[in-house]
Amino acid sequence: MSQDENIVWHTQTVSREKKQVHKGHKPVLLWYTGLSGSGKSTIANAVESKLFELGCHTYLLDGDNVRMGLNKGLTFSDEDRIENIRRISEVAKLFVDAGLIVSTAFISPFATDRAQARSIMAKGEFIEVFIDTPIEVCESRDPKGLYKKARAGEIPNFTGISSAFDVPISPEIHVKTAQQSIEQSVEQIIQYLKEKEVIKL
Ligand SMILES: Nc1ncnc2c1ncn2[C@@H]1O[C@H](COP(=O)(O)OS(=O)(=O)O)[C@@H](OP(=O)(O)O)[C@H]1O
Ligand SMILES: Nc1ncnc2c1ncn2[C@@H]1O[C@H](COP(=O)(O)OP(=O)(O)O)[C@@H](O)[C@H]1O
Repeated sequence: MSQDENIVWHTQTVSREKKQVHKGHKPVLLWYTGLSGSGKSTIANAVESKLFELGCHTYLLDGDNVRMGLNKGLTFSDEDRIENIRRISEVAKLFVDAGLIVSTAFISPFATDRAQARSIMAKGEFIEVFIDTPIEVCESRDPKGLYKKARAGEIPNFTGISSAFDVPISPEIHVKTAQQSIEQSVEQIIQYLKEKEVIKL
């Protein structure tokens, strides 16, 4: 007999509906995806600040920070990236269950893993935000100097250079940072949340 047979799901007394009324907004997951240097972290932080100002209850799971804790030790091999995203999506789901507007800012390069993250969320709760920035622009920004190192062959499996990035086919929100300012991108995302009645007007 496998151990799983002895594990039983508990229904919680404080329901999602009760939490939603308490928080004053719907819980959702804003799943940012894009190349390194595309602007995921910058935009996710700015959107979270705006939501916080509006009185929303939020939580941001951000790339490097999670790899220093929960996912310490995972590499950038395909296998470890898959595990990285699997754990992040499960943690994000818990925070959404708690009633928060959760943001995750990870490259999350593989479409199958993003689809898997979507599949564990309730309908409408997973909002894919594609931070679409051409690699030449990311490389010219190079905020951490990683592209320079990757081009010099000092970082193996670097996304966009020696590791794949599957372009999202139909993201809920498509942000083109080479054509719009950070403020315009924030406005675009906040506007979407208002239209979908995640937050009130
Ligand atoms: N090989 C390689 N490829 C891509 N990125 C690398 C690599 N090595 C280190 N870094 C730094 O790690 C950050 C990406 O981590 P993620 O957890 O978001 O990656 S992934 O979703 O598992 O693909 C990424 O952060 P962002 O620039 O914020 O995207 C980089 O700072
Ligand atoms: N229009 C823009 N939108 C987002 N970021 C921009 C824009 N123009 C310049 N940047 C800069 O690009 C960099 C993006 O870095 P970051 O947010 O860390 O990206 P990522 O988290 O995707 O690696 C930041 O230094 C940011 O200030």
